[in-house]
Amino acid sequence: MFPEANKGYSYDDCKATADWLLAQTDIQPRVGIVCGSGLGGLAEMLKDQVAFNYKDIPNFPQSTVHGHAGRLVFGTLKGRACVCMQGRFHLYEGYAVQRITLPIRIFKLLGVETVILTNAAGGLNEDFKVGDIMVIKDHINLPGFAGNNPLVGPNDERFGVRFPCMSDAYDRELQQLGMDVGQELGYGDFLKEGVYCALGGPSFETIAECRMLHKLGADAVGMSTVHEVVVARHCGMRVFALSLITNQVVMDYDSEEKANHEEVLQAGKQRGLQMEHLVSTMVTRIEHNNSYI
Ligand SMILES: O=P(O)(O)O[C@H]1O[C@H](CO)[C@@H](O)[C@H]1O
Ligand code: HPA
Repeated sequence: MFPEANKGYSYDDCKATADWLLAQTDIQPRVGIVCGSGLGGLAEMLKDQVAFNYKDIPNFPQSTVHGHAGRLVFGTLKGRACVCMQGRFHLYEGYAVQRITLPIRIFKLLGVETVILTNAAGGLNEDFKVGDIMVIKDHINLPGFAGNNPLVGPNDERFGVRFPCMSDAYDRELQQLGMDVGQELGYGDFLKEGVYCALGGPSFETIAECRMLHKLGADAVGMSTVHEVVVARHCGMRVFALSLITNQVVMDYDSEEKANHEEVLQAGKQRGLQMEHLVSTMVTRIEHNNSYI
């Protein structure tokens, strides 16, 4: 079905990679973090780091996108054991969707219970500004509509059921915690909630596409995250996700604005520290509240 380099991975393949990693670190992470474009600074906050380049990890794809370092970092964040993907994989890099989500299954086999994802996204909601942080409350998986869902193929019940529910994809308690922590940190002016829509990329959206996505109920648009969320939920991990609004999408034919990746990375530099602070504080709160972990 897929060329060999793009095949989906079996339970045993995932287990072999997880065991390979566990043999080289004493850190047993309960929280797994995926860093979006230009948002990899979070990995640098981890203490007692044990880091692996993706190219050295059996079965791992390679990062090919600027702003995605390509390292898996184990460590502790305010005393809590974490594993952090400093860079993710995207459909447009040419990998099969089953392959770009492999690290999420490896998170599961490492013992991760909660997955925190960040991404850079274009703002569709007129009330959003560049620099806003959006707590994701739901998603629209457009590649999934076209059959490009990471769970396509034989289902291994050791990961999860054939037909997983997605109406509770984003954990409501964690969303509330995220909003509360954001308010406490003084981020109220730029903290939003909304629906994230993923497209395949790598071309940015046309004006007509942006207008359509907005009408469909999406608040932000990007090219990632939803595949990872589907796989995380399939295998029973809880999910919390944040979008950094790095640009306003173009919805007007008179506009001279043009979306570009440099602008996306630049916005990450400007708001990166606050994103890192929000995520690290969340991690601490998850630890302190047994109802969350
Ligand atoms: O979703 P992340 O990985 O943050 O990256 C976002 O930024 C890139 C476009 O600038 C796209 O890959 C889009 O998905
Ligand atoms: N569209 C799609 N992906 C993105 C955008 C965008 O406007 N900004 C950052 N990632």
